[in-house]
Amino acid sequence: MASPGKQTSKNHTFAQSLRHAWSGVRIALREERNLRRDAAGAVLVIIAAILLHAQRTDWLWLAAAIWLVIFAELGNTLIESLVDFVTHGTFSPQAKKIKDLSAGVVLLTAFFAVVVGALVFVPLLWTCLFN
Ligand SMILES: Nc1ncnc2c1ncn2[C@@H]1O[C@H](COP(=O)(O)OP(=O)(O)OP(=O)(O)O)[C@@H](O)[C@H]1O
Repeated sequence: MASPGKQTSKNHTFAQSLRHAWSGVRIALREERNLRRDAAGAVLVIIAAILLHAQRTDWLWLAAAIWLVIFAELGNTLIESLVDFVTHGTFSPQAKKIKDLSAGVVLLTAFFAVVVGALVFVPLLWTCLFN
């Protein structure tokens, strides 16, 4: 049987699965500067939405945009780690293609978040400044 820190068998309880999943999120936050930047951006967006009295629909769009960006960034981290695990840091055109495709997904998701942010915050700021 493997020692507790070197488990390779399936998780036996929900608590065990949760512990390992949460450990994955903590690793990503510790090692990925981009993810920390996205999380900080999400906090700022939430504070701005509270201050500008965002409505229910605004919150839904903002939540979707924030969640998509964080999801894409986590997926990108996963793919980068897999590629590094397979290539051991050796240059490979296929590895470059996979990593660049993955980064492209993050870029498009970030673009969506910027559009959502503009559509939500411009009217809110307008109301706040001119009403
Ligand atoms: N093994 C490899 N073979 C070929 N190109 C690679 C390899 N590893 C990384 N690259 C190239 O270097 C770029 C940056 O690598 P990597 O994604 O690991 O760094 P990063 O700074 O974590 O990226 P990101 O800013 O997207 O999180 C990749 O997008 C890819 O173009």
